Amino acid sequence: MPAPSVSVRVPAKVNVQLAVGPSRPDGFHDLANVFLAVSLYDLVTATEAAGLSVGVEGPGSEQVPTDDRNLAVRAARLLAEHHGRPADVRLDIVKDIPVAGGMAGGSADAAGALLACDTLWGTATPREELLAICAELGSDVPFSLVGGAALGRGRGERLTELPVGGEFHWVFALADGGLSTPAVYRECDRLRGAAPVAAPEPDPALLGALAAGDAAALAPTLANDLQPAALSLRPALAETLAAGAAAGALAGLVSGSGPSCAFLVDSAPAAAALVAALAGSGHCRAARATTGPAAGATTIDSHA
Ligand SMILES: C[C@](O)(CO)[C@H](O)COP(=O)(O)OP(=O)(O)OC[C@H]1O[C@@H](n2ccc(N)nc2=O)[C@H](O)[C@@H]1O
Ligand SMILES: Nc1ncnc2c1ncn2[C@@H]1O[C@H](COP(=O)(O)OP(=O)(O)OP(=O)(O)O)[C@@H](O)[C@H]1O
Repeated sequence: MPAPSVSVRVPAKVNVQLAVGPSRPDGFHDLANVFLAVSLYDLVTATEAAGLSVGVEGPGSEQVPTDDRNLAVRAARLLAEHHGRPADVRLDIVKDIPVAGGMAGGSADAAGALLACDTLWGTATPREELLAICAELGSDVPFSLVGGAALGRGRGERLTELPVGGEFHWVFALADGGLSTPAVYRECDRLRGAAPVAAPEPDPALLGALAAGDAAALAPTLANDLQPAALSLRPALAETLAAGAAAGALAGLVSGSGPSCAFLVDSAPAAAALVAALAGSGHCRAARATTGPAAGATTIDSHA
C-alpha cells in the first residue's frame, strides 16, 4: 500500500491594480491590491512520513530553498504547531509558477501545503484559522488559498471577494531571473523620495470592468505602483512591455513586483497569437497563455 497522500493545485496571481501607500513603521506598505488568480499552477503533494522534508522540481526549482526557509515547510510547521502535533510530512512541489516572478509562487506553495497537510492530518482547521495562518506566512498567501478575484487591504492580507462577470485572457512574458520583492518596494520608496503619498484606494472603473467581464473597459484601468520600481531595477522590461503592445495586447503591465509582465487580450486566439509573437521576440524566456479568474487552492487527489 502506498503511503497516504494529498495533492493540491494552487494558482498564480496577477495584480490588476496595485496601489501602494506610504511605508509603515513595521516596514510594510498599506495597499489597495486587486488580485486575480490565473490558470498557471504549482502542485503540492503532502505524503505521510516521519519528520519534515521537501523536494522541488520544475523551472527555477534550483533557486528554491529546501530547508526551513521554504514557505511550504514553514506552512506545515505553523499548522502542526497550531494543532500541537508533530510536523510529520513529506512535501513535493512541482513548480510551473515562475520563481521570484511577481506571481506569488512561494505564496501558492505555502497555501497548497496548508490545505494538503490539513487534509492529510485530518485536522479540519476552520477557514478563518487557516486564513490567519496564511497571513502570518506572507501578505499574498491568503489570496493564494482563496483564489478568484479579491481586494486586499492592509498589507494585502485582508481580503474582500470581488465579483467577476466573465473570463479574462492574459498572456505572461516570463523573464530570466527574478526580482526581490523587498528590493522592489524599497526602490518604490526611493523613487518617490519625500513627496507625499496618497492613501491607496481601488479604482471604481476597474472594479466595474471586472464585474462586467469587459476586457476592453478593464485595459485602460490596469495600474501597478510598483512598475516604475521594477523598470528601474530591470530596464529591459520596458522593451518586453513595448513588444507586447506592438503585438496587439489590449494593455500590459508588470505583474506585482515583477519581472513577469502580464498582457490582457480579448480572446483565446488573440492570446495564442501574442504567445507566438512574444516567444519569438527575444524579450522573454517564455510566454504563457492563461485565463482568470482561476479557483484558489484545490485538492485534486486524496488518498488520506
Ligand atoms: C508585490 C505583491 O506580490 C503584490 O501582491 C505583494 O505585496 C508581496 O507579497 P509577499 O511576497 O507575500 O510579501 P511578504 O512576504 O508579506 O513581504 C515581503 C517584503 O515585501 C515588502 N512588502 C510586502 C507587502 C506589503 N504590503 N508591503 C511591503 O513593503 C516588505 O519589505 C516585506 O518584508
Ligand atoms: N516554495 C517556494 N517557492 C518559491 N520560492 C520560494 C519558496 N519558498 C521560499 N522561496 C523563496 O522566496 C523567494 C521569492 O519567491 P516567489 O516565487 O514567492 O516570488 P514572487 O512570486 O515574486 O512573490 P510575490 O509575487 O508574492 O511577491 C525566492 O527567491 C525563494 O528563495
